[in-house]
Amino acid sequence: MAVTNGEARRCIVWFGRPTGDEYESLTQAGWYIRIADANGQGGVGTRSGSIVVALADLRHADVRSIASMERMMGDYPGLPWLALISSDMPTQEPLISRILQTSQDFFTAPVDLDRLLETLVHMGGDLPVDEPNDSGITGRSQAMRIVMASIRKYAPVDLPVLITGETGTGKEVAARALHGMSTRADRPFAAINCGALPPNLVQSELFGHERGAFTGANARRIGHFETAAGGTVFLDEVGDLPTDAQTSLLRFLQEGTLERVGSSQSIKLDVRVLAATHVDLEKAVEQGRFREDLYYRLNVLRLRMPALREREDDVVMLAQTFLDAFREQHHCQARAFSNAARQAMRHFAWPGNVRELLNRVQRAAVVAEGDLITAEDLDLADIPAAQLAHASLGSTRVAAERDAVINTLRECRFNISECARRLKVSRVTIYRLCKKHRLALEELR
Ligand SMILES: Nc1ncnc2c1ncn2[C@@H]1O[C@H](COP(=O)(O)OP(=O)(O)OP(=O)(O)O)[C@@H](O)[C@H]1O
Repeated sequence: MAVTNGEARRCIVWFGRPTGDEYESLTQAGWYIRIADANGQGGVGTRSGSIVVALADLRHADVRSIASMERMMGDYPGLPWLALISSDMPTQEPLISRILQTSQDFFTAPVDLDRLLETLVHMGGDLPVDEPNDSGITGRSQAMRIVMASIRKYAPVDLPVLITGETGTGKEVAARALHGMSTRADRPFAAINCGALPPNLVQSELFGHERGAFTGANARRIGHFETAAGGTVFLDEVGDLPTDAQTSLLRFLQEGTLERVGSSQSIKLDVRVLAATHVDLEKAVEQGRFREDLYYRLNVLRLRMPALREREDDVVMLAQTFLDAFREQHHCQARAFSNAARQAMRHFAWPGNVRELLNRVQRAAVVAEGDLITAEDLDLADIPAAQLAHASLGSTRVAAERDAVINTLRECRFNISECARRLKVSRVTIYRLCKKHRLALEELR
């Protein structure tokens, strides 16, 4: 894709020509319109970091330029496309029908400008663009913007972060981003799944052992903490740590020292600890399975990874990212997703979250026979009602608002005035939001 400098960041690349009304409404709403010629040499040509929507305006186009637009859609499968047609166009005609199928939506002249603006907003264009995202985290939904804002704040601080969220939501991805955006980025990152370690070996795996410490310990072994010296240790499923390892971890967090199994010598170490759980750690504390003092040490900063059904706006972008990555490694005809596939992905509840999406896309890429992956290829053609995500845009906004209040309250240690200042609302609004979302301050602490 050609990259040019100096353009606005929300851009419609218009293959054709907008009417005066269309041009005025869209530019007033903050869109930069770049008129493009489907038969020209320029390609799509956008500034990197822009939000770009391509618009195939078929109203006055001849067959040659419609065919060029179709080719362009194939060349830029990751780009969201809209189509404009006139009311007398033969939409069953194969060329036009293919364009409509590949487009996320289409409009018949005279264009309903409110609906067009709303559609553009839904495609991600209403939101300000952040600085380029090199965190490895794909997503620009409101829910993920909140996550990214927290990651940017937490990364440079050397405190533990407790990352919560359902399975497959990207907790490890977030931990890697925290490490990658910290001053420790060029030091090691060690990810350990505490649930996968045999209980009798956890201490030795994490903190190492001396020769002869136990039967079979034939040589000294350095544990994950020491291997990650100067860097970050990510303890996934931290709730599965046996009691003795919990005690050693607490000591490390309090004193910055550890002892290898079979040694009484304290080793001082600089390692940042990130931890994740998909179970309710508070409940584990209540039930006496997890040390309360350790819970408070780990839970200094908290990051909640939203379920994929709460970030409906990210699903198609993630799917395209996974498909592009798959295409780099394997021969695969499919370049993008049919309209029905996009709809099905947006409406599915994704119980396995991003991991399930990744698996379905890879499988679909293997079985798909055409240029476009269909809902059938994704095995999402007939989704039972029970597996549909009920999160409408409205409920997603409500969830994002709730998250913003909870996170900010925690960040400013439940100081209502500070929270109000950071969210740029009054104190009364914070109390009203707590009431609206049934947030009992006492329980959040
Ligand atoms: N926002 C994202 N952008 C790109 N890839 C993602 C994103 N979130 C998750 N993934 C991918 O989804 C898969 C699952 O992510 P990850 O392992 O981080 O989830 P998790 O929450 O730690 O899962 P578990 O609870 O099972 O440990 C990985 O392949 C990861 O690369």
